Amino acid sequence: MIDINLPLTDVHRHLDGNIRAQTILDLGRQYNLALPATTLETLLPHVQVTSNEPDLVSFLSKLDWGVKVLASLDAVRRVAYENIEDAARNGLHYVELRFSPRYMAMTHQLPVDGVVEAVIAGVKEGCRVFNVDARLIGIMSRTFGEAACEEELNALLAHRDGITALDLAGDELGFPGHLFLDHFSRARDAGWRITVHAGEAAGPESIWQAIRDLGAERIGHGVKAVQDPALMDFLAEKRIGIESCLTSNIQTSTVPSLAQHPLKTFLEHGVLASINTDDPAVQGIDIQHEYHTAAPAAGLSKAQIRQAQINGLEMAFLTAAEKQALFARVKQA
Ligand SMILES: O=c1[nH]cnc2c1ncn2[C@@H]1O[C@H](CO)[C@@H](O)[C@H]1O
Ligand SMILES: [Zn+2]
Repeated sequence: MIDINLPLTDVHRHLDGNIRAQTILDLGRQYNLALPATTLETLLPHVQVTSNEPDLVSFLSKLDWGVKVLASLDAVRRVAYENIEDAARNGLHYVELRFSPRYMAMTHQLPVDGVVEAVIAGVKEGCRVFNVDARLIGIMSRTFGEAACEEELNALLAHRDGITALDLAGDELGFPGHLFLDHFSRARDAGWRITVHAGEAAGPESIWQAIRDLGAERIGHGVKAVQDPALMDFLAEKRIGIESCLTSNIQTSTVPSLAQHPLKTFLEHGVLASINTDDPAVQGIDIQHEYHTAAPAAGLSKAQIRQAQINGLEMAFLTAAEKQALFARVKQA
């Protein structure tokens, strides 16, 4: 189902939602931290979704153990490096990894800008060793409010050249996009690209808001767009990228079943939608599963799956020349 002559991308993947369970155990031992279990088997239910969660916020609590073991900047660098190793193992040629530095820094009061620096260093080293192309997207975790997001943004801006884009993630219903106008204005001034989690927990108005007021060129999830025909037309016409994450949307109870997932409708409507993972370690899946199992279960034809793969490259936050180079590298291999 994956076209091996085309680059395989994942443009919606949380680095801090993709910390290996084994690494959580290792770091827990290394730093003498109390974990809820001492073996991989017994730890898994605490750090991985085992059955669908009732809503987004319950799902998000599953990410907490991953960041609670980040007791040093070395630990941060390790999980960043392992993210690239995992991307390579999963056959990805290009990944956009997003992370919330304040969320990662929180438990052990690490310096937030130090976390940004450590993530950049770990990813850079991983890319060199594993021959993967990556870009980093800074996340503001909206769940902690506007002031916390400002602190997070400042830390990201301190390393602006190592960051490609800004995102807003977390509790969409509790912290709507209009609270973050100033934050995104500063991000656009810094020359960053913009993507926003919208239309996942909230409705289509949240997607309109992200595009019109925050400057989003891409939308994370955007599942609720199907409720608004004018928005569907607008997305298709303006080539706004929709970063679909099939299994994630089931596990957060955003969509009741894969058969009812709107990705197929997006593609039929000419919307620039792609297949991505979200939080692979927490979800217990990876990109191969999303292409080979989830996408067919969502009713996508082979041609639609191939289109989604092409769309992933088109919506990537790369220049036209960088996309060409990626394409050429895969063709030669
Ligand atoms: O599916 C999702 N929807 C919204 N926010 C998410 C999702 N997955 C992770 N995060 C949020 O992203 C930050 C860590 O990168 C955290 O704020 C986490 O809650
Ligand atoms: Zn996400």
